[in-house]
This record gives sequence, structure tokens and C-alpha cells, in this order.
Amino acid sequence: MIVYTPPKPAEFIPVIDLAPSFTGDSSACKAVAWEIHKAARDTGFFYISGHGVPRALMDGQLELAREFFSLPLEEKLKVDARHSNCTRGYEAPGVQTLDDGSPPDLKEGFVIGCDLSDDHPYVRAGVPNCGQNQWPQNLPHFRERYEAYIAEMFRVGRHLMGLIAQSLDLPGDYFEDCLREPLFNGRLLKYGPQPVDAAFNQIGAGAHTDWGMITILLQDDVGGLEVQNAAGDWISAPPIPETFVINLGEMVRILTNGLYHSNMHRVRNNHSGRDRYSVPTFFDPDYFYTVRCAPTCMPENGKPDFREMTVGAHIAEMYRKTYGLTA
Ligand SMILES: O=C(O)CCC(=O)C(=O)O
Ligand SMILES: [Fe+2]
Repeated sequence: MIVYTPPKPAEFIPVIDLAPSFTGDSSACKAVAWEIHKAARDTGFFYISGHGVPRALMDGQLELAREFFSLPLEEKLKVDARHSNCTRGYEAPGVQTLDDGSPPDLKEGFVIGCDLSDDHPYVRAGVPNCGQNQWPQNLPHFRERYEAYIAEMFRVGRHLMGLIAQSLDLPGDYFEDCLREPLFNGRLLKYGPQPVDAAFNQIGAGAHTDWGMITILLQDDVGGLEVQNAAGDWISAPPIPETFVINLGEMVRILTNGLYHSNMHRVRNNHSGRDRYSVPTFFDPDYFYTVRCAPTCMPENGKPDFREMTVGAHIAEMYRKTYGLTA
């Protein structure tokens, strides 16, 4: 049993080297899992190094974002997410509002997810947010390049889920059953410099927590990501070369009965005078998996503080809220 103790406010976000966890040595794996345990109880955010994703693939993915957003508007509008029945494709600035009650986010985006054909059982059953991606046609090898990146995100995502299981004293394969057909949602994001005429409290991405299990974020060297620590203070998550920022989504809070945090974060591209590009990948379990308190986190009275939920229903609900969609 992991006894609950209140978190300490973090002043910085740790960098966790995953390399020892790939050696197959179980005590090295346990040590990495323990680092994750501490970071998850502290901020819910950490950087990873030693993940094995080639530097060229990371740089190439940021380049892909730059190339896509540099296309003429009419080209981007050919894959407008408003043409998609599953919120995939191009999003102009101001389409999403991550912080309810604030003005819309200034970021510009491109969204993809699992590419499910029309005869996939989920698509036939009308499951929300399931369907086909819209791929831009006039960018050479866009799809192949994105898919190569996503394959690596799946590898890292699965590995992290194994470490998170171990960090909670669960068997390393605890999540295998719910990762048969994991959902992912990938975004390319562009943040222009913070405009002087932005509305009150209008920033690149408004304060929010992520909805799913884990987010694997690649950011360029511009900076602007900020994270709220346990004391309520905002601390910055500056770019660190060859790392990803990992943050834990709302499902981890349910899974751990609040032991691990899913922190607020936001983006304001304030100081650079340059555009900022980032690529978050949201890695979530199977659509119909019910996220509930793990046995090692169950309070003594057997009544967790958070309601269980299916992955898909929660994500569909968050799409409705942040895009102002009606049910
Ligand atoms: O662009 C970033 O650094 C963060 C984006 C983010 O938080 C999100 O898309 O959920
Ligand atoms: Fe986020």
C-alpha cells in the first residue's frame, strides 16, 4: 500500500534518464520507476532523456510542423478540421478554448489520431472521435514522416506505462490489457509571439490539465510552457535539447486516487519574437477501457475519491467542452 502524504511544491521539473530502464536489469528499471514516482507525486511533470528516439526524428518532426504551417492558408484549409467527422485536420487560431471562460487560444494546430477506415467496428458503430485522418497532399512524405514519429511515440508510451505500473508497485505488465489498441491524438502546434492586442487573459494555450493518460511533448528551443506546482505557483518548463516533457493526464489522477498529479499548464510565447512550434502526443489506453483506482492506491475504506470513467467517453466530453461543441 502506498500511504498518501501531501505533495511538496516543486520549484523545477526533473529530468529522468530512461536509459537504465531499457537494459532489462530489473533493479535499474525499479530505480527509474521510483524517479517517476517522486516526480509524479511532486509536479506530475518530468522531462525524459535516454528515451532512444533519434535526434533526427525529433528535429524532423518540428520541421514538419514548420513546413505545414508555412503552407498557404488555402492549402491548410483543404484539410480543415471542420470537414472532419472526428476533429482531425487543420485548426485555425482561436478554434479551441482550453481554459473555460478565457478568450480562445491563440495557437494554430493540426490534429491527427488513429487512422480508422470506414469499415472499422468503431467507425461503423459511430464511436465519437474515431475515423480517418486528413493528410495534406502537397507536402512531400508528410504522412510517412508523421507515422514514423508516431511509431516511436507508441514505443515510448508503452514503455512509460510499464514504468508507471512499476512505480505504483503493480506488475510491469499491468496495463498491457488496456493497450491492445491504444488511442492517441497527435498535434502539431504553432504559437506566434504573444500579440500586443491580445484580449485580457488570451494566451497561446490557456491553463488546463490534459485529459488522457500521458502526454509526450516535443518542444522547440523557443520556450513558453509553464506548469503550476502544488503551491499554486507557475514555474517554467524551458526547452532542454533531446528531451521530451512528460505530463500526466486526468486519468492518472483517477488511477492513483490523487497520489499522482495531473497539473495545470499553459503556454505563452512571450519573449522570443519568434514563432514557437511544439508537438504533443497524447497517449491513451483503449477506447472502452474503464479507468479506475489501482489496487495499490485503494484507500482502506475501499471508496476512491474519483469516479471511474471510460477513456473514450471522457475524451469525447472534453472535445465537446473545449471546442464549444454541442452533445
Ligand atoms: O505546446 C505546448 O508546449 C503544450 C501544449 C499543451 O499543453 C496541449 O496541447 O495540451
Ligand atoms: Fe496540455
